[in-house]
Amino acid sequence: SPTYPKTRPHCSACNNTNKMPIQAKIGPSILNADLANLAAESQKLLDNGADYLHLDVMDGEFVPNLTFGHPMVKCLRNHIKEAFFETHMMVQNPEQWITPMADAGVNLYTFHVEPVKDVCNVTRQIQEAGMKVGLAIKPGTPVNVIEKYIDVADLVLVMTVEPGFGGQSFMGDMMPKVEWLRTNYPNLDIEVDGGVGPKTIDCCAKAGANWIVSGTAVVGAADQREVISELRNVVKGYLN
Ligand SMILES: O=C(CO)[C@H](O)[C@H](O)COP(=O)(O)O
Ligand SMILES: [Fe+2]
Repeated sequence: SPTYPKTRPHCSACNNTNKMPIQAKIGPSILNADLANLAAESQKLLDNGADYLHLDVMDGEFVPNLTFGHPMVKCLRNHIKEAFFETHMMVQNPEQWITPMADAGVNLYTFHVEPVKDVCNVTRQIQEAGMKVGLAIKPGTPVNVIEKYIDVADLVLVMTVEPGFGGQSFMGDMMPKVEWLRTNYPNLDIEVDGGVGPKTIDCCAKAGANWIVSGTAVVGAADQREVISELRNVVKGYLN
């Protein structure tokens, strides 16, 4: 298996050479959970070992589905004070929701670059609002589209299904994108999302993904703790 450097390279922005090594993080997607019972479902996932919550925001325009927006995220934050919240912004105009999502207590704002004209302008606004930046690409988007922005990103999300719906089949042919990113950016946080679970985790981890979104496979599991722990252990196995 490939070995990855344990420390991040010299960071010119903060002059800090002692950054944390990359870690395995498991973030359940609550898309297919009981959304009418979101706080309890989320708390259960956290109690079962989730490292963060992956909140799928859809606007019915960028994707043919609707979920929820910042009012819901803000209510969830009132119930869950400590957890790390990522919003996966499947929206046509990600710039529009930066301030309300920051106000709702979001930690990581991951947006799709496909509809955005000035990606750097959006990343700058996210950082100024106090959130970390995630850059997401759909299955049809080549990885080189985001290459020039990686230095300003905290994480890159490689979609392994067509965004819009939970419960779809994992697209293994996205793994070359993950491998390319890991080879060229040994310390980058690389996230995969869509159809990831115990059956597909090895492929993702081997390619170099270290942030793992898993919806159906975790939420629907008889033993959530066991599945989360299994996913994390597989990723850890490739990091060490
Ligand atoms: O962004 C998404 C869909 O657009 C979801 O995060 C993703 O589909 C997770 O659900 P599952 O693990 O069931 O595929
Ligand atoms: Fe997602």
